[in-house]
Amino acid sequence: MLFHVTMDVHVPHGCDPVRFEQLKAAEKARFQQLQRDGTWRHIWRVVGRYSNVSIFDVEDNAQLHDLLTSLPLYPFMEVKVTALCRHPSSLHDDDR
Ligand SMILES: O=C(O)CC1=CCC(=O)O1
Repeated sequence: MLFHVTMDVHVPHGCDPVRFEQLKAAEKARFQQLQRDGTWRHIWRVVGRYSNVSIFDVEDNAQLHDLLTSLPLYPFMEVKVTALCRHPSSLHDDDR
């Protein structure tokens, strides 16, 4: 199942910058592992914002929920999820 996910990252005032850099490094490592697995299919930066738009390919809603809530930066994220299905006119056979 494919999902479009928007993640807006909100860094709280007074957050320890060293701790936050550690969380960012942990987030990057987790992201790159999920990208290698094919679970986190795509990511784009939203221009001008500390925000990304991503496409996830997971078994079900519960897997996406567990994945998102286990991300190191999750406590600082506002997450919006949109379920996707294949468009009947699509020429691509990997968009399901
Ligand atoms: O930088 C972000 O938008 C948050 C994030 C998601 C994956 C990653 O490496 O950083």
